[in-house]
Amino acid sequence: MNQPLAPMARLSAAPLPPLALLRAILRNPMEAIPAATLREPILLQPFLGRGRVFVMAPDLVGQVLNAEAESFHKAEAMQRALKPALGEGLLTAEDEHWRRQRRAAAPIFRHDRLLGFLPAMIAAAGRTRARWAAQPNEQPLDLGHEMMRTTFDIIVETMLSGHNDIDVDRVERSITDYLGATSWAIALAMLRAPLGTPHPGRGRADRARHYLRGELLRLVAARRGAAERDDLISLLLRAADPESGEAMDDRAIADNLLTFVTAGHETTALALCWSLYLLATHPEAEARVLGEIAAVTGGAPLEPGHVPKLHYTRQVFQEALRLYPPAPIVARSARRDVQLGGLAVRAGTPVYIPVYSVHRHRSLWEEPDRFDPDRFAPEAVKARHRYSFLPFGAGPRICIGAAFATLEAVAILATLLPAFRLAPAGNERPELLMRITLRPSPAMRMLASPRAA
Ligand code: HEM
Repeated sequence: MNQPLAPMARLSAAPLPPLALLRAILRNPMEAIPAATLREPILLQPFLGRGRVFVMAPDLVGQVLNAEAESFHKAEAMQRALKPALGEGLLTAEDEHWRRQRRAAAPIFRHDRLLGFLPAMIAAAGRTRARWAAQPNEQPLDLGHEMMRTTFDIIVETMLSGHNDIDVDRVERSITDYLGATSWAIALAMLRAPLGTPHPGRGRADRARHYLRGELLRLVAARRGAAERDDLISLLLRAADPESGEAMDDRAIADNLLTFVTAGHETTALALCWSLYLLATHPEAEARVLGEIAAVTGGAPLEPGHVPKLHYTRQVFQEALRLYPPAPIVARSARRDVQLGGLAVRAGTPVYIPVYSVHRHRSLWEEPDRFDPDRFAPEAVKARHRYSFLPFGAGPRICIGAAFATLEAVAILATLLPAFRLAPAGNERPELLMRITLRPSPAMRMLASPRAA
C-alpha cells in the first residue's frame, strides 16, 4: 500500500520541565505523552518530587489492569475531572460500590440482548442516511456531529427506551463544554491544588454539568412508579444492595445514566469518524468494505443477521480504534508499593497506560503508523499479545459496552457506505486533540455524495 500515513499525535520529544508539562496538558494532553513511550516497555518520569510511570509492555499492562488490578485504583486526576459530572457511577466508582453497579448493569450487555438492539441501531443509521440524502451534496458535513447524533439516538433508544424529548444538540454541546475544561481539572490535580480551585471554563463546565444532570434526574423521577420497561433505567431502579436490600437513590441512578449516555455515545462516534476518514483516504480498503457489504446483503437493505457476518468492515473499525483510540490514556494510581518490570513504584504514584503509544509501539506492530485492517484478520490477532490492543481497556474494569459499540459501528458503516462516497472537504489534515477522549481538531468536515449519482 502506498497511501500516505494517517495523521499522528505530536508527542513530546524530550522530558518536559514541570511548567512546560502543565502548559502541554492544558493545550493538548497528547503533547504531554513522551515520544519514548513508542519504544520503551516502561518509563519513569520525575514530576514535582513524585514520579509518573508509563507502562507499554503488554505483560506489564496485564499486571496493572488485570492480574494485580486490586493494587491500583483510578487515577486521582481523572477522577477529579470526571466525578463532578458522573458522580459515583460505574466508570468512576471503586470497590464494592463499583462491583454492585457492574452486576446490576451486566444483563443488558449479554450477547442475546445486544443482538436484539440491532434493529434500533440499523434504524438510527437509516435516519442519518435519510438526513444526508435530503441535504445538498456540496454542503460539507461536520462528521463528528453527524456521528454523535447517530450514536446518541442509539444509546437513548436502547438504554433509555427512546426518551426522545431529550435535546440532542444541547446534550452534545454540554458534553463538549464539560470536557473542554477537564484539562484544567487534570493539571490542577497534578499540582495538588485544592478541590474547587477556580479555572478558565469552569463556569461553562458547571452549567453544562447541571443541565445534563438535571435532564437525567428528570427522567428518573418520571420513571419511578411508572410501568417497568426492558431498559437500563428499569434495571437500575430494581437493583438492590445484596446486603442491605437498599435500592439505588435517584442520584445514584442519574450518575449511571449520565455515565452510560456519555461513555456510550461519544467514544463510538469518534471511532466512526476516524473509520470514515480512513476509508475516504484509502480507496482499496473502501472497495473491499463495499464488496463485502454487497456480498453479504446481496444489495438489499441491511438486516440484523448481516451485521455479524461483516468481518472486514469490523476489522476496519478495529484498525481505526488502534490508530485513534477514543480513550488514548487509561490512568491508574498505585494503591500500595508495587514492583513493575523491575521498577519499584511507590504507593500514590500515577501509572498511565498510554493506549495510543501501545497501539503504535515500534516493537509490537509492523509499520505501526500505517492503516492496514488486515492486522485484525483472525490469525494475525491470535499471533499477538492480548494486551497489545486495548481500545476498551482490560481486566475487571474493561469497557462494559465494547461489544455494543462494535455492533453499532459495523451497522452504521454498512448503512452509510453503500449509499455515500465520502471525501475530506479540504486539504487540512486533522490534528489529534485530547479532551479525555481523542477528537479530530478542527472538526472533521467531509462531503458526502450519493453513490448512484
Ligand atoms: C468505541 C467505543 C468505546 C470505547 C473506545 C470505550 C472505551 C472504554 C475504556 C478504555 C474503558 C475503561 C476505562 C478504564 O479502565 O479506566 C471504558 C469503560 C466503560 N465504558 Fe466504554 N468505550 C466505548 C463504548 C462504550 C459504550 C457503547 C458504552 C455503553 C453503552 C460504554 C460504557 C462504559 C462504561 C459504563 C465503562 C465503565 C466500566 C467499569 O468500570 O466497570 N462504553 N470504556
